[in-house]
This record gives sequence, C-alpha cells and structure tokens, in this order.
Amino acid sequence: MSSNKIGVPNGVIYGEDVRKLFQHAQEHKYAVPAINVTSSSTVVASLEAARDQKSPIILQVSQGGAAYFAGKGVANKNQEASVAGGVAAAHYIRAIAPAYGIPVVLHTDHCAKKLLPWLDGMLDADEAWFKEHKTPLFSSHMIDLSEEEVKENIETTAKYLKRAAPMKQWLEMEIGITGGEEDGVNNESVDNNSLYTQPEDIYEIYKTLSPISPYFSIAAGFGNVHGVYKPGNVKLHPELLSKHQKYVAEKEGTKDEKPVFLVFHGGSGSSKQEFLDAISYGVVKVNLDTDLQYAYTEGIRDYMINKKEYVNTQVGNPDGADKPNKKYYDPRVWVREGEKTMTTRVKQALEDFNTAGQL
Ligand SMILES: O=C(CO)COP(=O)(O)O
Ligand SMILES: O=C[C@H](O)COP(=O)(O)O
Ligand SMILES: [Zn+2]
Ligand SMILES: [Zn+2]
Repeated sequence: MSSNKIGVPNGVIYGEDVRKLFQHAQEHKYAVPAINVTSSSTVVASLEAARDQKSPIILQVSQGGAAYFAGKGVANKNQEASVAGGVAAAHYIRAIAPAYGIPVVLHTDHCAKKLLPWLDGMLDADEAWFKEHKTPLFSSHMIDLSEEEVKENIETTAKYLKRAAPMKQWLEMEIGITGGEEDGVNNESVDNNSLYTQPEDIYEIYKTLSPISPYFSIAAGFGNVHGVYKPGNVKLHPELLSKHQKYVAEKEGTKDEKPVFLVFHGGSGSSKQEFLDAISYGVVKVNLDTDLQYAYTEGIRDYMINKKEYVNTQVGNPDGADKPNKKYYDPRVWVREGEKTMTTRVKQALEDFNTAGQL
C-alpha cells in the first residue's frame, strides 16, 4: 500500500501513519510545512509543490479559511459556515490528494475558547465519518487555549484528546501565546514573557496527555509571531525548545532524547537557520501562511499589470480593436499565475525545512 520511504500511504493519512510521519521527521531532521489553504486553488498549488519536491505536506484550514471555503455569503454566527466549509474542504482534499501521489495530513488550525463550537462541529463530522469508514474526516485538529490559565488550557485540551483518541485522531495544542494576529484574535501587544513557554508547563502537558493518547503535539511559544513585520521585530529563541525536550526526557527517564513533537507557528519571515535550529530540537511541523498569501498575490498582481490592456475590455487590445480578450480574462488563466508563484514559494519552504526528497 505504501509507496514511499516513510512507509505511509499516499493521499490523506490518519492515526498511526501520522505518528510514523512525525517520528520519521524527527529522526531525519526535517519538518512538514503546514500550509493554510482557503480554496481549491491554494490546495492544488500546495499539492503540486509537494509532489514536485517528493515531500509529504500538511494542509490546514483556519476557522476563517473554513468559512471562506463555504463562501463569504453564508452566515457564521454559530460557526455553521466554518463547520460546513471545513467539511467541504476535507472532502475535496481527500478526493484530490491521491492524484498527487504524496501523503497529506489534513488539519484544522487555531481554535480559541470562543471558537470551540467550531471544533465541536468538526468532531461531530469526524465521528459520523468514523462510524462508517473507520477514519475521522480530518487527520488532526488544533485546540488553542493559550490565552487561558494554564490549568484550564491543559484540562480542556485533555478533554478534547479523550474525544479524539478512539478515532486515533491527532491533537495539537498551544502553550505560550503566538504574537501578532490569528483568526481575528489580536495578540500584537501581549506581554513579551507570555510568548516564551516554560519547561515545567511542557512537562505538565506531557504528563497529562500521554496516558490518554500518544497522538498529540505542542506548539510551544519561543517568541513566535504571526505575520511579517519589519526586520528585528521578532526575536525567536528556538534553543528554548531543547530545554523542554531535556526536561521531559529527564523527568520521564525516556531513552528518546526528543520525547515531544513540537510545532513552529508563525513561519513567515523566519530565516532558514531558525527553522533548522527549531527542527534540530524536535519541531516536526512548521506553519506557513502570510508568505504564501503574498506569493499567491504576486503572480496575479504581475499578470494584471503586464496584461492590463488585455483585461480592460472584453473586446479590443493592442493587437487590434476587434480582438476578443477571452483567453486573457478567463479566471483559470490569471488565477493559475497566482498558483504558480505560490507553488514556487511552497517548494522553497520544502527545501528550507529539509522536507524535499524525503519520500
Ligand atoms: O502560524 C501560522 C498559522 O497557524 C502561520 O503563521 P504565518 O502567517 O506567520 O506564517
Ligand atoms: O492564525 C494563523 C493563520 O495565519 C490563519 O489566518 P486566518 O485566520 O487569517 O485565516
Ligand atoms: Zn494562539
Ligand atoms: Zn499559528
């Protein structure tokens, strides 16, 4: 069934195969990029990059991205658009991923306390699917109670992991706040200390979650910020991650030097060295959004600027007043330009994270 070096199937993977992939990533010192997708177009741009680089990939939808999948015209007062859009994205990705011949992890991004009805709705859909097909719809979800008290964060995360565990579904949690903006939550002015997680907190999480299920990861803050700002604004300390691993390994007496699967948020704007440092301390997933939003826009922007005279009117361009412009304004032509520039940027990430060629 598996046709790659990692030993997992192609298409969307679940359960033990997700753990196998992350274990392989830790052992071979790479991280899998987690790309925020908002449309079939951004999905195929990402899959194409991963296929061309012989890499696994993670595709994730944020709460806002899921609603966008449903359509901005659908009301979302009780997360109904985010649930329906998330389900639609999952079915689309599950259907198309095998055509690219690579393993894909299907994930949902940050879910803060006020958005928990979204996660509840996703889990309802997962359980319904599991009943019939023996896998959940999504490989994994994220719960993000990093703004709440540590005790509440861990207890609530444990409750959700108990629900995910029978489906062998992965759960990512966050401790230590990611700065910048996420899903309408503005963390631009949070106290600097809360951007850096303490090893004691990581151990508490590990101790609480491990007996429930082995399928969890921790997004531990080491100065991470969403978005791209002027150079010097963000001070990353990936070396803190090494302290977490040592602390847990010592306390638990594990032979494994990296007992914790770690996640790097706010990948945009970071340097290759920062990625490699974080990866060396056990980061297996790096989230990347803002840089890809820009990359996608660049291709479309350049097309519109260069072809201005071909998209201004339906008929008539520099080649003749009666020339039709249909083949210039067909959205498949100009949206494709955005896909190409996005694919190029995802390929670069796959090289930066040492993911390229791992299949
Ligand atoms: O962490 C992210 C999504 O959860 C992405 O962060 P960036 O937009 O900074 O790449
Ligand atoms: O939170 C991080 C991601 O960049 C999601 O962004 P979004 O809420 O704008 O979709
Ligand atoms: Zn957060
Ligand atoms: Zn994030």
